[in-house]
Amino acid sequence: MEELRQATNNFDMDNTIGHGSHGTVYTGLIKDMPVVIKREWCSPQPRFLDEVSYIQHKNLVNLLGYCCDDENQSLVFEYMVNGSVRDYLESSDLTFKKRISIALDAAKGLLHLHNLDPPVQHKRFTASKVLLDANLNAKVSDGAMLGLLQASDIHLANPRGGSEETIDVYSFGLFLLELITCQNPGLLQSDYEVLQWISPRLFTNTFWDKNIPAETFTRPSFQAYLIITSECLEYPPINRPKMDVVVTELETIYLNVISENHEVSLGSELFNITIE
Ligand SMILES: Nc1ncnc2c1ncn2[C@@H]1O[C@H](COP(=O)(O)OP(=O)(O)OP(=O)(O)O)[C@@H](O)[C@H]1O
Repeated sequence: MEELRQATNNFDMDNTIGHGSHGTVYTGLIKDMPVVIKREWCSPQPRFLDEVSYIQHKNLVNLLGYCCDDENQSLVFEYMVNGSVRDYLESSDLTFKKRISIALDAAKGLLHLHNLDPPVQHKRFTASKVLLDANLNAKVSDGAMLGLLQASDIHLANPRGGSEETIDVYSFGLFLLELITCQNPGLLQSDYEVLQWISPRLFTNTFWDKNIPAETFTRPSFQAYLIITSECLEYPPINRPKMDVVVTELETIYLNVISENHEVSLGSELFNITIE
């Protein structure tokens, strides 16, 4: 704990980079390495590290250490210098290709969690849980953490398969929407509101983020992107694809975007997609 106090100048407000519902997020240097320290006000879970330290993947934000005192537990993560996709989208003109690459990275991170034995569901996947490194590679944060911090049993927190997996896929569909609209559909209260939000935009010029350079779009790729998005948002949930299918689809779209080099005029086509 002393090392963390030194790294954050005794958890000084100047070292704060964010606030989540579970606590405050600080930056600091440990042995000259920039790190992020999440100080959470939950009951300490001594076996926490044992359970999550084995979850490592290049598309998950790595947990580097853990420490708990009487009131707080501090989680040390690698520092993702470009912050969350939600914040980054506000101030960027990312190409369509780059947005797909970010989606693909995030999908691979979620797929890794779902493929664990027993499977782990993220449960609170949003654009603020996808973080970007210096090269805009994306990693999913809080992979297995939230369930473990909230529940006392990993197996109860993360049951095999079942509906929770489809909730992650639904959340991923909302994330895909946010990536190309720069708007946060997660703020909408119900699935009905999400549908009401999407439908008129799909058939007008107001759907996509105007910061996406137009020449980076091609109609087939954009249409394929909307199709996989709509599949993730399907009802009933059983109809939603598994994350391995989502990864495969996004890989195909990504390769097609690389190979297509003709321009399309945005807004000149109506996309025949229905989301039910
Ligand atoms: N490893 C990290 N590297 C860089 N920035 C980070 C890192 N982890 C978190 N952040 C920043 O801190 C903010 C808060 O993160 P946190 O995960 O605590 O909350 P949240 O996802 O915004 O909300 P909540 O957890 O309540 O749903 C993030 O939006 C991000 O900007």
